[in-house]
Amino acid sequence: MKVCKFGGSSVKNSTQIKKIVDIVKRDEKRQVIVVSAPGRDEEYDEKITDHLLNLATEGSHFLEQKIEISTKNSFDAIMKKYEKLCDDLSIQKKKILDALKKDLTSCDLKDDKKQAFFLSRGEHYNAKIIADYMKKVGLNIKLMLPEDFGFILDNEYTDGKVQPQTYDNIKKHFTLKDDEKVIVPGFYGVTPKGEISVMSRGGSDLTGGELAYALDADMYENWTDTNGVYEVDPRVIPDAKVIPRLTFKELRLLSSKGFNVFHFNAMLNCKKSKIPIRVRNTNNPTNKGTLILSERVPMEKLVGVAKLDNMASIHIQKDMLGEEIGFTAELLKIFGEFHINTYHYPTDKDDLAILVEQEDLKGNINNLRREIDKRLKPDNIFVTYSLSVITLVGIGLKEDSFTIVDAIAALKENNIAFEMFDMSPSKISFHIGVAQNISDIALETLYDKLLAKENNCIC
Ligand SMILES: Nc1ncnc2c1ncn2[C@@H]1O[C@H](COP(=O)(O)OP(=O)(O)O)[C@@H](O)[C@H]1O
Ligand SMILES: N[C@@H](CC(=O)OP(=O)(O)O)C(=O)O
Repeated sequence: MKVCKFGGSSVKNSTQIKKIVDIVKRDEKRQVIVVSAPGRDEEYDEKITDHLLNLATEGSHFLEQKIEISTKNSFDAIMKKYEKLCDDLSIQKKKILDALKKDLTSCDLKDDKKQAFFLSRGEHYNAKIIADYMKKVGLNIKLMLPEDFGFILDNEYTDGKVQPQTYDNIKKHFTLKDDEKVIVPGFYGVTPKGEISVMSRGGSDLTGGELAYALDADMYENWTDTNGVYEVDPRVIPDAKVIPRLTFKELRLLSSKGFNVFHFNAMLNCKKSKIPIRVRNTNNPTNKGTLILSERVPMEKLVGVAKLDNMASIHIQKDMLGEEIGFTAELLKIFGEFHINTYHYPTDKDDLAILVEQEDLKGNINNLRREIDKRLKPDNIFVTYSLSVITLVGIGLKEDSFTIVDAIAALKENNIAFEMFDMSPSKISFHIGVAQNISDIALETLYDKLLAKENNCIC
C-alpha cells in the first residue's frame, strides 16, 4: 500500500485535481490520499492557507510581506476559489459553500484557537470537494477526517505535535480492502479535548509521513510541482539537476536548511521504519522523481546545497567565558525562555555566537539583550542581521573532507567574504555564513565549483 500526499500545487485548481485522480487510478496500491489546501494558482495569487491566516489575524498577515489584502478580499478569494472548484468539477456546491461561510463568519474562538480553526478549513473543504469528485468518477473512496479518526495533536494549536495515541487510532480506523481508498485532509488534527489544532506550515507532508508510518506503508509518495528534489533550489539555479537518490539524513539536513520542497520532520518516522519516500511531479507523472531511503552508495561527495536567508547572529564577548562552567547552558536557556530556536554556535575562548532566524528576534531583541546582560554579564553583545547560511550536504563528504578546501578556494577566487564556518559533527555537511546581499552569488559559485563539475565524483 502506498500513501500519497498531494501538495497545494497539485490541488490548486480543477485541472490539477483531474491529474491527481489519474495518478491515483494508475496504481491500485495508491490507497491513502492526503491533500493540502489549494496553493498559489496564478502569478499574483496567494495560497488559500495565507488568505485564511489573513482572515484570522484581522488582515495583518500579508502586511509582513508588505502586501495589503483586506479581510474582505481574502474572504472573497476563498469563497470564489471553492465555488470555482465545485463548478469546474461539476459537484454539488451549496452544502459545502454554506458550511465554509458559516465556519468563517460565525466562529467565536479567539487567538491561537481561532487561527488554527481558520487554517484547517483550507484542507478540510478541499478534501471534501476532492472526495466528492473522486466518488463521481467511480473511485471507491471514503473521506476520513482527522477529528473523526483521532489525529491527536498537543495543545500548541498553531504548531501542534503528533501525540502517540494517533498511531493506534489510525491503525484502528484504516482497515482497507484491496479496492478501497481513503482521502484525508492534511495539516490539521485535534487536541485531546477535541479542539482543532494545526501543525507547522507545510504540515500536510507530516500527515502523510505519520499515516505511512502508522500503516506500515510500502512507500510514501509526495507529489509536488517539480521533478523531485533538485541539487539546489531551482528558482535560484534553473539548470540544477534532480537528485535521483538521497538518504533520509541528507534530505533532513537539506530541508531544514532551505529546501522547502519537503517538511524536514516528515521523514522522521519513515526513517525509523525504513519506509522509502519518493518525491514526484504531478505534472510529469512518468518521471521517477527522487527516492529517499536509509542507505545508498555515494558516488559523489556532495548531493545538494541549500540556503537559509534572514538569519541573525548574536555575538557575545566576555573575557574567560570559555572557562565559566555552565555559561553556554545558561545562554541557551535564555533563548529557550524567549522561544527562540538556535541554529549554530561557533565558539572560542572569549567569544560565542548564536545563529537564529531574525524573525524570532522581532519585538524580543531588547528584552533578550537585557536578560543576557543581567544573567551573564558579558563585555559586549553584537547583533548582525541579514545573514544567509549556505549548507553543503553529502554522505560522500566523509570520504573526502578536503571538499571544504575547494569550497573556500571557490569563494576566494570570486572575492566572496564569509562571516561564519561550521562543520557538522556527522561530517556529512558544512555551513558557510555570508551576508545576504551576496548570498545568491555565493550559492551559484559553490554550486558551480562543487556540484556542477566533474570533481564531485568519489573516484
Ligand atoms: N532543492 C529543491 N528541489 C525542488 N524544489 C525546491 C527545492 N528548493 C526549493 N524548492 C521549491 O519547493 C517547491 C515545492 O514545494 P511546495 O511549494 O511546498 O509544494 P507543494 O505545493 O507540492 O506542497 C518547488 O516548486 C520549488 O520552487
Ligand atoms: N496548506 C498548508 C499545509 C501544507 O502542507 O501545504 P503545502 O502542501 O501547499 O505545502 C500550508 O500552506 O502550510
